[in-house]
Amino acid sequence: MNNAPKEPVPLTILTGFLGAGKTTLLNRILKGDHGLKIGILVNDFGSINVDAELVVDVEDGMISLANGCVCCQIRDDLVESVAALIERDDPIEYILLEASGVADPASIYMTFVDSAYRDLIRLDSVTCVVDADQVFTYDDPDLAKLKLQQIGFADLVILNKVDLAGVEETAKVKRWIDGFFSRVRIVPAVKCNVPLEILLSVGRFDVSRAMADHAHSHDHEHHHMHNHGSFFSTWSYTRDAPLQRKALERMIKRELPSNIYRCKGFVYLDDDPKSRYLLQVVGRRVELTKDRPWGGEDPANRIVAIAHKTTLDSAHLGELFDACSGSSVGNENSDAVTVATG
Ligand SMILES: Nc1nc2c(ncn2[C@@H]2O[C@H](COP(=O)(O)OP(=O)(O)OP(=O)(O)O)[C@@H](O)[C@H]2O)c(=O)[nH]1
Repeated sequence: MNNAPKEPVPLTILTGFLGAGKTTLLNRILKGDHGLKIGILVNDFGSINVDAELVVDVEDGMISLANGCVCCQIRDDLVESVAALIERDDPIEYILLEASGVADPASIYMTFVDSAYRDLIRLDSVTCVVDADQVFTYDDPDLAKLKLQQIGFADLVILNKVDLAGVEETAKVKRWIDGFFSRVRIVPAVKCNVPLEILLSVGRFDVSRAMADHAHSHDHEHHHMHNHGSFFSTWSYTRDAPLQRKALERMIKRELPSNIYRCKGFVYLDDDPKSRYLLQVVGRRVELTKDRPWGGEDPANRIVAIAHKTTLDSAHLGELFDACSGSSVGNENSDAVTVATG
């Protein structure tokens, strides 16, 4: 800790359920006119860190944490990564942490309180992105509880995707949040388009309020997800045979199991082999968009999916994607990981 700065480095945690728009928000902040040297930590629950590759214009100062959640499974990695950022020769002035979509921000906060770095980091704010379109898609009390924990610990809620949700659904989600946490500020948005001034260096985080509201989210739900790491499973697929666009689109629309909370990754399509495509599935919404040329990278499909551990059928998922390549090869390149912690 030789070069530790005297003043604690402010940290903003971006939280919110899978696919809510955290990477979208992170990119918006990074593109903004903040004038700060920002260090970035990006955490993907799956084994392929898709988000890290989607973060814009970062030459250095970004650390990618994949294959586990920073709030529980890879807490030590989180502490080491923060240490690496604040001990750089060219110290950063601000840290943005994009937590995984299954993270409980209270546990992230506790990691810093417990660690040797608690005097070197100042939690500036916790911003929670809520998907106004999909918050009620899964009628599962455990998921509702996790979403409430994320919202309850936040000091700002971005009620995102109001373009998809529409006025009535957005109002319904707002009433739902208000019903639990009347003090949290809620800002409706499309693509997380909110003023930068309410996001960085706001000094809004109030630990006693956050802890009280976080505890309140426990009071209102009877089902408790004591350990979310044993609740979710991830599946990953890496394959260098191109997929047929039409077959992929049809499969995603009609056959991808509806219990997949999130599926995303890079796709290699037969009809445009020079371009990398980005697949984004959030609940029932699907996007397949041209990302960029493969350039020097070897074209390949790299896809992850997250579902409840009891419903994720890895063999079936492998078969579904393999079938889109027009070959009947098995799924030896796909694997499922059920993450169980402590
Ligand atoms: N229509 C619409 N799409 C949005 C909006 N915000 C984000 N998206 C899309 O939603 C998908 C998920 O957005 P991300 O920013 O990757 O979400 P995330 O929270 O980082 O996802 P995970 O890290 O996997 O939990 C992407 O396809 C985005 O383009 C919005 O306001 N409106």
